[in-house]
Amino acid sequence: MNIYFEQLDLPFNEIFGPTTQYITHLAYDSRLVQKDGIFFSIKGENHDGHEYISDAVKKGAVTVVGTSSYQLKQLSKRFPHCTFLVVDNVRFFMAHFSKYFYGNSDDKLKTIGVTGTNGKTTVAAYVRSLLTLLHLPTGSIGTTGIWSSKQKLVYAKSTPTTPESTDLHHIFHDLLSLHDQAAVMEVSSIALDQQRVEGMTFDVAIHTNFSEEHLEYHKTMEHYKQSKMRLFQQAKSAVVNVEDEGMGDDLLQTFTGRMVTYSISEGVPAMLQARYLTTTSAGTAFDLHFKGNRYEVFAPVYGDYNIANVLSAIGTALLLGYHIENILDVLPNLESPEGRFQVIQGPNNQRVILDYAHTPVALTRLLHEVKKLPHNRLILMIAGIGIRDFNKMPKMARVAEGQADEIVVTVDHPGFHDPNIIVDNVIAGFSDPHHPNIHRAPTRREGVLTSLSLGEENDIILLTSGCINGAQLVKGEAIPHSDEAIIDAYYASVLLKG
Ligand SMILES: CC(=O)N[C@H]1[C@@H](OP(=O)(O)OP(=O)(O)OC[C@H]2O[C@@H](n3ccc(=O)[nH]c3=O)[C@H](O)[C@@H]2O)O[C@H](CO)[C@@H](O)[C@@H]1O[C@H](C)C(=O)N[C@@H](C)C(=O)N[C@H](CCC(=O)O)C(=O)O
Ligand SMILES: Nc1ncnc2c1ncn2[C@@H]1O[C@H](COP(=O)(O)OP(=O)(O)OP(=O)(O)O)[C@@H](O)[C@H]1O
Repeated sequence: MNIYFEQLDLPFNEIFGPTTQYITHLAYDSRLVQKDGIFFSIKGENHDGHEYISDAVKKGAVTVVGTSSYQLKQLSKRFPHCTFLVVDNVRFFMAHFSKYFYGNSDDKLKTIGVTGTNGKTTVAAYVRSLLTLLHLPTGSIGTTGIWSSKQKLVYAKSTPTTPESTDLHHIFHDLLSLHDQAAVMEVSSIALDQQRVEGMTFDVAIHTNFSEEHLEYHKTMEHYKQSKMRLFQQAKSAVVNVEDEGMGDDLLQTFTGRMVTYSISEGVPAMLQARYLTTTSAGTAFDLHFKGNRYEVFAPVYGDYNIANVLSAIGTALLLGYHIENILDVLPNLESPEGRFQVIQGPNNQRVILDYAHTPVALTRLLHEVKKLPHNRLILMIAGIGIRDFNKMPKMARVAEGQADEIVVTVDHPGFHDPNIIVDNVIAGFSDPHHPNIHRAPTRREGVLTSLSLGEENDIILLTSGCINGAQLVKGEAIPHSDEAIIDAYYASVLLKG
């Protein structure tokens, strides 16, 4: 694409070298630059991208964006074929340039941003599913990857959750080419702080909740909160959880656009209010109060917090102009994200539940919800995650103790650690580590198989912790792993024998 820098509607302070360039791709990492690229030199935690400008140009960058006037001027003498742009803020410029380069694709889609400490992945999946069911094909972007309305797409991941702006606008462009009409994305506080979504205007911004997290990055809760609040300064309308003490009030007081509020507690009035939540073996039934009417609703999801997540998806559809009756008609077909209270039906009325819960708090909440489901015995698998905090391991056992009929202790992502030491660390948290109902499994594969083999008629087998991204990290290598594939193969062999 030919770029005429002086005609760009984007502010820069100085330009050295040619004022026109033919640019084929965007990069913020010199190692990923190819012929005819533009390189954005960002100052990071460990490096300053300015150090890599020469590398980037040698690899084919024809335009470089940076902040150091002196350095860029000197480099322009060395590389006269290359354009050097001096700007105040590279990330800001990068986001706006990416949007322009990919034809402002985000403006041609309905865009929905989800922020909150918990529930972003789940809400994004519900919104994608609900809007697609309402005939608005919707893609999604977040921790579980990039999805069009039809399938998972393959991209090299630049970040765990919210992609860098160069990648983000590329994805929007691809979603449009695939005929999607909307995109829902998880917007992390870090992404907001790093201006990855700068320049976007979201049709709807969703808030789930706000509690302590990511202090290693934000340092203070106030900085964390203010980062999240930025999403709403870039949104036309908002869906707000009024039950959330962390940030609900701040939004009610400051947001001036159209707003839908939601709550699942009787004492907290909201525009969308769920009452009398009842867990059944197929999902959750509840009464929905909206605009003075009461609707009897069923959603194929489990856990009270997931009904709050469903309400936020309903609120989004309402703000996009859909009628409540049409929304509720399709709700029984709502799809859940992989690995978040994902239920797999086995033979003999056994059910396997996969859930990402990997903190003591999440495990406690999950056990509380799972136990509401009708079942005979509960078989629980917990894991120590080798690449995370070792202090958390015994705490998982403390939370699990006495909560299940059988407990299998296994390992997720051992990294460079001995898996047996990880298992020992978890088991140390039990007051009775030698209890006959505690089983050891030094790999996640063995953990899943042991748990399945303990299952009998009407049992629930709850497999927790996160084997995310389809792999186990072992000694620096990503070894492919899929709980679902192991479960499918196991039950297939059981059926064959039976
Ligand atoms: C902690 C953090 O904010 N990291 C981000 C940061 O990296 P950094 O500060 O370490 O970068 P750096 O190594 O100092 O390098 C500075 C610049 O020089 C470049 N460089 C570096 C070396 C080289 O040879 N050539 C080169 O060009 C780097 O690409 C970078 O642009 O800048 C990079 C891009 O410039 C980001 O991709 C990177 O995100 C990493 C991948 C990351 O893991 N971020 C996490 C913390 C994150 O964003 N998480 C959130 C929330 C997750 C959740 O849901 O909980 C997310 O949205 O994913
Ligand atoms: N609305 C909610 N309120 C409180 N907890 C929730 C809510 N939704 C989900 N959770 C809990 O948080 C866990 C993670 O959910 P989810 O992956 O959707 O959140 P997330 O914000 O995307 O987190 P991550 O970025 O770590 O994936 C779930 O397993 C569940 O235990």
